Amino acid sequence: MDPHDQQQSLVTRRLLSVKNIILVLSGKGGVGKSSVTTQLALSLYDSSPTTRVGILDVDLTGPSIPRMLGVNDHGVHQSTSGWVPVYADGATTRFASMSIGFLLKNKGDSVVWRGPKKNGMIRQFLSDVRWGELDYLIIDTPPGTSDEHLSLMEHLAGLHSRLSAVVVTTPQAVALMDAIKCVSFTRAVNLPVLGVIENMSGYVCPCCGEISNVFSIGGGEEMARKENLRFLGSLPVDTELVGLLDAESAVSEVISDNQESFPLLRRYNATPSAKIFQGVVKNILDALANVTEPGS
Ligand SMILES: Nc1ncnc2c1ncn2[C@@H]1O[C@H](COP(=O)(O)OP(=O)(O)OP(=O)(O)O)[C@@H](O)[C@H]1O
Repeated sequence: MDPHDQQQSLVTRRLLSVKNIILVLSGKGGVGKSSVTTQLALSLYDSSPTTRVGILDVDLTGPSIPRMLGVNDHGVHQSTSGWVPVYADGATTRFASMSIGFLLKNKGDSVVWRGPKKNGMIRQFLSDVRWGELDYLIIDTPPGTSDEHLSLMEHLAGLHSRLSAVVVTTPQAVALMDAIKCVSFTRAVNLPVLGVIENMSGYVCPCCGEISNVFSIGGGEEMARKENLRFLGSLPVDTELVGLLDAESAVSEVISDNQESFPLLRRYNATPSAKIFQGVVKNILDALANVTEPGS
């Protein structure tokens, strides 16, 4: 076997116990990929007491998953059977995560790597992490379509039947244009798209909970219709969500709360976004049950 096939078969063997692999894509940066990844993982985890999820953060130059999960200060350790992921739900170990952020000694360090080094890191994330049995592995990707996306498609080629993607966009025209490019990438690499999520669509008033339309809305839905893709739902701008996923103080509060195994989940479920996201998850599960090849 040549080294390339050997590497691919290592990944396939490692991930055979993962039922679904979902890539989260966006054309533009900052549209909410990492927060959608986090919300998707939390909602799926919460969908049953036995569901096991993993998040793989392949946004190598801007990893935000450790911070969003409140495990920014954690590191990864090596066992004889591979890297042990960081379990954001503590002892329950049904919520695994892996990110380059866990490997950096100084969390503020920047990662400036060329394609081959990034490719090697992604291959290691896929073949050397002890993911174990997972119902869903959600992969947070960098914006656009870059080396990281090509590496993923190459290494995951042996698991094509378990692979799908969701596309996140904001309603603004520039983001939509880039989201269309991203859809065209999925067609080029034959990656089935479960649908489109429109993020930051309207604003939830922190006082009364009413949703108002500050910017334009509906662009993501329109784009999904034009591209013949399922529209998975709209997520409004939610200040409570930002408070939970972004704020340093909220994160340390989460870490110090030892009363529950997974306080982040309880806090997330108290945000307006959690209820709205349930509809998105329902649509994603429906789409997963009917995965079709792109463009069909
Ligand atoms: N629905 C939302 N309501 C409020 N804030 C949001 C929402 N979605 C995302 N954000 C905030 O917007 C910022 C960017 O989100 P996020 O990091 O998820 O985007 P991204 O697309 O992953 O960015 P990057 O391109 O840098 O990887 C974060 O501060 C996040 O908390």
